[in-house]
Amino acid sequence: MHIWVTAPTAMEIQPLISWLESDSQQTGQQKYRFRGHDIVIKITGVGAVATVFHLTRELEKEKPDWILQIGLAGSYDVKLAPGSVVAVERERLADLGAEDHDCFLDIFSLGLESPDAFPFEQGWLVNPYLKRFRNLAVPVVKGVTVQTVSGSAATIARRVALYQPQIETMEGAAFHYVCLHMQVPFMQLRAISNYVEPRDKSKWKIAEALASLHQTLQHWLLAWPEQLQML
Ligand SMILES: O=C(O)c1cccc(C(=O)CC[C@H]2O[C@@H](n3cnc4c(=O)[nH]cnc43)[C@H](O)[C@@H]2O)c1
Repeated sequence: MHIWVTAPTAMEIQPLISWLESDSQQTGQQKYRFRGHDIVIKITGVGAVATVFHLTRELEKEKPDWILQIGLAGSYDVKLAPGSVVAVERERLADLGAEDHDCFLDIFSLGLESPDAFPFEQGWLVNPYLKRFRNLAVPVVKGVTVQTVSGSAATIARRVALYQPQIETMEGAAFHYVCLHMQVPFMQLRAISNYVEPRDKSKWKIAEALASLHQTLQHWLLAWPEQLQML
């Protein structure tokens, strides 16, 4: 199988590179042969714009069997503490729209886009490929994607009231949007580095989140593709 593993930043993917460098054969720049699979590493940048540009440019050249997006995320859910790892089932562009005084109107309520125009389903970007996993062994969650990390009580309350998200990232919806359009099976795997709350960077657990993320990822890659229903 030909698998791409992408991340917004080098920091989020470096533990995988170190592991592959010691446990597999390097076949090119950021390319590894691992237990019969080709694994390619791609760093796609922070935010939706960089993610769409880098992914689309690469997918125009070739299509892998699977693409993973890995990285950090904020948690809206008290049950998803820093260090938890999740798979994202659906995503929403939560800050694409207009402010109307204290309210936020997304592109669907503004009438700029139909909520069911492909690849949206009622405004969500849903991953149809998750059901191919026999046993995910991580919580499956609803994510929102924003270009400014939520850091005030008013913004957080507004996003919760509109979308009831469990996690927040800056790239997830862009990843789902491109993969749905390009018809490539995909999976978004995130580790919680912080609660979404009025900003307090001292509480972020980036090292712990990265350790959990890469433990789960290594476990998956060792079991791949036995844990997939090959439809
Ligand atoms: O403020 C800093 O000094 C700082 C240092 C390292 C990383 C950051 C980030 O903001 C990481 C953003 C990165 O991680 C994802 N992420 C993590 N937590 C959240 C969140 O609460 N809301 C949205 N995105 C989050 C995001 O996908 C970025 O790629 C800051």
